[in-house]
Amino acid sequence: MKKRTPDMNRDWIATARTLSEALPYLQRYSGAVVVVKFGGNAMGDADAMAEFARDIVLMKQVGMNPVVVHGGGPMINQMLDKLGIKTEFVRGQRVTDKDTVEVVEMVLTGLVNKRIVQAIMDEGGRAVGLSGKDDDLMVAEALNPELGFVGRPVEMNVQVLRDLNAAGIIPVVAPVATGMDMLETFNVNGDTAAGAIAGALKADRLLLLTDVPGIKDASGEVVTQLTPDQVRAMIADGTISGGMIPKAETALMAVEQGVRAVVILDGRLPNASLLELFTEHGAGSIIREPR
Ligand SMILES: Nc1ncnc2c1ncn2[C@@H]1O[C@H](COP(=O)(O)OP(=O)(O)O)[C@@H](O)[C@H]1O
Ligand SMILES: CC(=O)N[C@@H](CCC(=O)OP(=O)(O)O)C(=O)O
Repeated sequence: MKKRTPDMNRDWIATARTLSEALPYLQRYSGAVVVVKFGGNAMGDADAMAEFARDIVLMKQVGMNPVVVHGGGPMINQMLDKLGIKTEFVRGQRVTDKDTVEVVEMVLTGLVNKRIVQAIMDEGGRAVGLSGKDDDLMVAEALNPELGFVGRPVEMNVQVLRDLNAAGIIPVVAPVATGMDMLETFNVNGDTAAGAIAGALKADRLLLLTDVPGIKDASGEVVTQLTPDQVRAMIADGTISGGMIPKAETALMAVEQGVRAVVILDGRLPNASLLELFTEHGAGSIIREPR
C-alpha cells in the first residue's frame, strides 16, 4: 500500500527523479541484448545474489534481453578442497584433469546455476538454467594440452537463448561445454564463455561483474575507457595479470566479433548493472573501438 502523507521526504523525490532521468537509457536499450557475466567473487552473500537477480529481472521487465553467464571459481575451490583434490591456475585458467572436470560440472550446473535461477524466480522473474551442453549451445576443443580439459569455444548455437528470451524467460548459462565428438566435457572459463556467447549474439553490451572496480593501470588507478589497442598493451606489459587476463582477452574477442562495448565492473557495488546501463554516471572500465 502506498503512503499518501503530505511529508514529501526528499528520498522519494530523488527516487522519482532517478526514474525520470533513466528514460533515455530505457529507450536506448529497449530490445537490447545484454550478456551479464556474474563471477564467483562477485556473488558474495545471499543479499548480493538477491540484488543481482533483482537487477536482471528489472532489465527483462523494461524490455531488454538479458542473458546470464556465471562463474563459480571459489565454490569449485571449496568442493575440491573438501574432496582433497589439489588445484592450480595458469594465467587465470584452472588446470583441469578428469576428476576436476567432474567436480567443476557438478558444482557449476548443480549448485551455482540453480542458486541463480532460484534467486531470479524469487524476484518475480522466469529463469531457466542450462550449460553449454544443452542444445549444443557451446562446443569446445582443448585450449592447451597442458591445461587438460579446459575448453576453447569453437562452435556456438545461440538460438536457444533467443528462443528463451522471446518466451519471456531469462537464460542462465553454466560455462561447461561439450567436445566436438560429443563425448568429452570441457571446463570453460566463465569470462571466455560469456564473451563467446555475447559475440555469437552480437550483443549490445557484455557486462563482466567481478570484485574490482575495473581495469587498473600500473599505479592502481581504474581506467574508465579503453580501446582494444590499449588493452593489448596492458596485457603485453603485465599490467593486466591473473584473473584479469581472461576478462581482458574476452573483451578483445567480443569487440572483434561485433559486441558494441564490454564493461568490466564491480559486481559487489549495489545495483552495479543498473548504474552502468541506466545512469549518466556509468561504472567500471568500458572497452570499445574508438569512435
Ligand atoms: N590490471 C588489473 N586491474 C584489475 N584487476 C586485476 C588487474 N590485474 C590483475 N587483476 C586481478 O584480477 C582479479 C579478477 O579476476 P578473478 O579473480 O578471476 O574474478 P572473477 O572471479 O570475478 O571472475 C582481481 O581481483 C585482481 O586481483
Ligand atoms: C577454465 C577455468 O578456469 N574455469 C573456471 C570456471 C568457473 C569460473 O570462471 O569462475 P569465476 O568467474 O568465478 O572465476 C574454473 O574452473 O574456476
